[in-house]
Amino acid sequence: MPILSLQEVVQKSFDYIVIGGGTAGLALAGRLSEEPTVSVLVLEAGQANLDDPKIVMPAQFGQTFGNPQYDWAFNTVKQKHTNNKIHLWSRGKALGGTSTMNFYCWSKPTKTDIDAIERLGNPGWNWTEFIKYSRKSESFHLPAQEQLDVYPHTYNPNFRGLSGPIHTSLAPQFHTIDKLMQETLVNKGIKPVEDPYGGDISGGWIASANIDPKGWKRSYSASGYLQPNLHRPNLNVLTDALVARIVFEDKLTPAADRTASAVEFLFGDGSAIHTVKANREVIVSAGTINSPKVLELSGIGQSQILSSFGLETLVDLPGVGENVQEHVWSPVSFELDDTRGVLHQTLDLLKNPDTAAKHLALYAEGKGLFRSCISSFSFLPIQSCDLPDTPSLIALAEKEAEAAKAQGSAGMGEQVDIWLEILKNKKEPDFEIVALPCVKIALAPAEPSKHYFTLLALLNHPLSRGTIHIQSKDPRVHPEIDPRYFERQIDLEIILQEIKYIRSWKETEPWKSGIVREMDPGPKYQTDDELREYIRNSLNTTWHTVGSCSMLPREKQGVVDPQLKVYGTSNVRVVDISIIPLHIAAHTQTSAYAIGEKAANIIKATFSGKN
Ligand SMILES: Cc1cc2nc3c(=O)[nH]c(=O)nc-3n(C[C@H](O)[C@H](O)[C@H](O)COP(=O)(O)OP(=O)(O)OC[C@H]3O[C@@H](n4cnc5c(N)ncnc54)[C@H](O)[C@@H]3O)c2cc1C
Repeated sequence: MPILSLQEVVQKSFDYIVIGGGTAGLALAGRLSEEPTVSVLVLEAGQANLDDPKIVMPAQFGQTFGNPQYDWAFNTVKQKHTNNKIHLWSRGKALGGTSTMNFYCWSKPTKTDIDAIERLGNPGWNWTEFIKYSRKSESFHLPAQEQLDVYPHTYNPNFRGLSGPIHTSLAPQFHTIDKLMQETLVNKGIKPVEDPYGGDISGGWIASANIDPKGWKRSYSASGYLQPNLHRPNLNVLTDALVARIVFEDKLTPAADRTASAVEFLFGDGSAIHTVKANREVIVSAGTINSPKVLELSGIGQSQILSSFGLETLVDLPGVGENVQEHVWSPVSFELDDTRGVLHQTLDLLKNPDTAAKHLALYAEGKGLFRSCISSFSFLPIQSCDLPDTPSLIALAEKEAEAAKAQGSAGMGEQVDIWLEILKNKKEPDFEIVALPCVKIALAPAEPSKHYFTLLALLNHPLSRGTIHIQSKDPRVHPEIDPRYFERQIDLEIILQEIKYIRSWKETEPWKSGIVREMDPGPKYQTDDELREYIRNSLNTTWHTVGSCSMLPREKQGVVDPQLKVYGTSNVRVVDISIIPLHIAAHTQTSAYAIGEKAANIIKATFSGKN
């Protein structure tokens, strides 16, 4: 069935109600509805926005930020360690969720990071399983000869999915800056990775993008899992439906668990509460920020927090909204030398309206800058970078690990042990360098005729832990987000070393002759203390937040078990990246798809024979 009206949903019943038609939610709904005898309803707070050029046309990074038609536009509370800055946390509000606005980077975690999830007490959540489901979500398209002529892209078809709903390809533009960065890395002794989708990502590599080369459009959860399946009579979607809470039966199960019977939601701008009934399960896929909010408004969470808003605690689950972890980065930007015969085609060119119009026309012919993406990456173990400060950094890490264990929750000890193990390991990445093909985010002013690019100095495994909790009973009010950036100094120190490492490239070719000047941090920032201040002032979110509904044993502050079932309930699961208990060295969309795919199999297996 296509997208439904309110009347077709209210007081009706569906076997599965999925709260949130986002990245993982639509992957799950698409797979569950493969079984024709079950009915699936997706309740999505945003609009459909299907085929909207702002969403599907690449190279428009950040175009939908702050626009309520597309973006939740959350704000953090003031961050003490970033000079009291409030950080905007954009998240997609539409069918497709955050896959409507992400930056197309197709990146998979390390085997070690995924196996760590199993080590934390989650049998079946390991690399073998991850890669099985991740490949199921992906259709990789081989690069064209014209692309291979510019850059020798290598790949291993064994690591790629070839028939899944999400199309991935190699973006055709920007190979000049990719080449500059990757060749410099090789000359610095960093190994090129043949294909970064097999669990070993340490080194330099060119990423694929979730762009369908047929039409050069965004491939995302709505285009992959929903639109091709809208003919199914059992796949139902209601947009503009903001879920307020899950309703539970009064009677407990013999195991003393709560059973969800319905979901309450608001529709459009209205304030009336509507109800839809669940026959089998309610699945919360509202993303890392809103999934804990939905649970808390439903009476599941820390009883102290719930009672402070007059909410009855149905399941006392202290882990809800805790263990929040986020990747962060600081920009290091450069002016490129255009005088040596290399014509750099960066996104700065699109600031000129005439050039933008020309490239828009080219896009219609399948050419030009609007097929561009972010392609050049390096994930590096800090110990592989020959930095003189590494021994003192490890000493600080050991000290901070002890403090984090002492002050953290019951489950923090094991997380910290794995974190320290990875930091000390000479092969596992601790930080990431991403080449952004423009100067958009840098602080220094850009000149119109020049070409720039920015390296993001990004932290992969933060030690700081934040929180996300309701701040009102009203479902329309955003939760309070406190990532507690740099509460652990080691997080800032790792970024500091990363910036110093990038600066060390200046005597290495082709960097040496390809760069005119460093714009940010720039010559003003030289000493470690000056650079620390620069990092505090320039810090950005990577929008990869995880952990707010961590999959961990209940006594370790877990929210869901390895079947993704919320503790203390018989039929509520969480299926999105909020379940990741320890952050991974990867951008998070591939994990959201893999979680949605695996959850579908778990749920299908639970009910097999009962359809
Ligand atoms: C700007 C940006 C750039 C990014 N770039 C990349 C990238 O290049 N590569 C990469 O791998 N990752 C990237 N990410 C991260 C990645 O896209 C996300 O981690 C992933 O899409 C999250 O998937 P999810 O299913 O957990 O949540 P979402 O996709 O956010 O899904 C949650 C859904 O629930 C809906 N919802 C929320 N609350 C309610 C409610 N109460 N009632 C009904 N519906 C509700 C939301 O509207 C949304 O549709 C980026 C993220 C952002 C924000």
